[in-house]
Amino acid sequence: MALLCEGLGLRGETLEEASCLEGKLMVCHYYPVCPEPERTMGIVPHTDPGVLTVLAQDGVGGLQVKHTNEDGESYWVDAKPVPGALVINVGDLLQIMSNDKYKSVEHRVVMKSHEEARVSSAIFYNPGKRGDSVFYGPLPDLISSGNPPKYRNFTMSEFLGAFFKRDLASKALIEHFKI
Ligand SMILES: O=C(O)CCC(=O)C(=O)O
Ligand SMILES: [Fe+2]
Repeated sequence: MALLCEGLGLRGETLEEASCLEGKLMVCHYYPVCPEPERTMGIVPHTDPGVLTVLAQDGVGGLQVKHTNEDGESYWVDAKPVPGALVINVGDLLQIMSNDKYKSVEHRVVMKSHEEARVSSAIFYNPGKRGDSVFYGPLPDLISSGNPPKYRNFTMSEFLGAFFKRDLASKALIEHFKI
């Protein structure tokens, strides 16, 4: 988190002070063996809604990240399992708070094996302060006349309400708060 703040030119504590390490949610996924893996999808393309995701995957593989090159062409890249390594995903909230300096990463899970089930576990980091008077949006220290806010401010209950209403596969969540 401190490195991410420094990358924005901010004090290392900024995201922690915004309670971004306080709202943790752990989710475990089990992808059963599939006789025809090429005909199905483990998880459809999506971006994670929160600030940051820390993901541990087993050795089966299947996680893919969308990469867009300089010509605007997009393709899926395997996030190959590396023993002992964790995958860190930037989520929609961090994209909003960084005013688009960091981009939430689109990813999906395809089925790679018809012999082995796959297991992964993710910890989603979200702001812990959820009161109706606590607003989130682009971090004020980043905003200037040369870098106006690209998103409006919102409470976490508004953000989570929008998340649970939308289709997982779309980028509609971030668009919903765009100015
Ligand atoms: O199982 C995985 O590797 C990815 C899971 C995922 O994208 C998620 O939980 O949001
Ligand atoms: Fe995800």
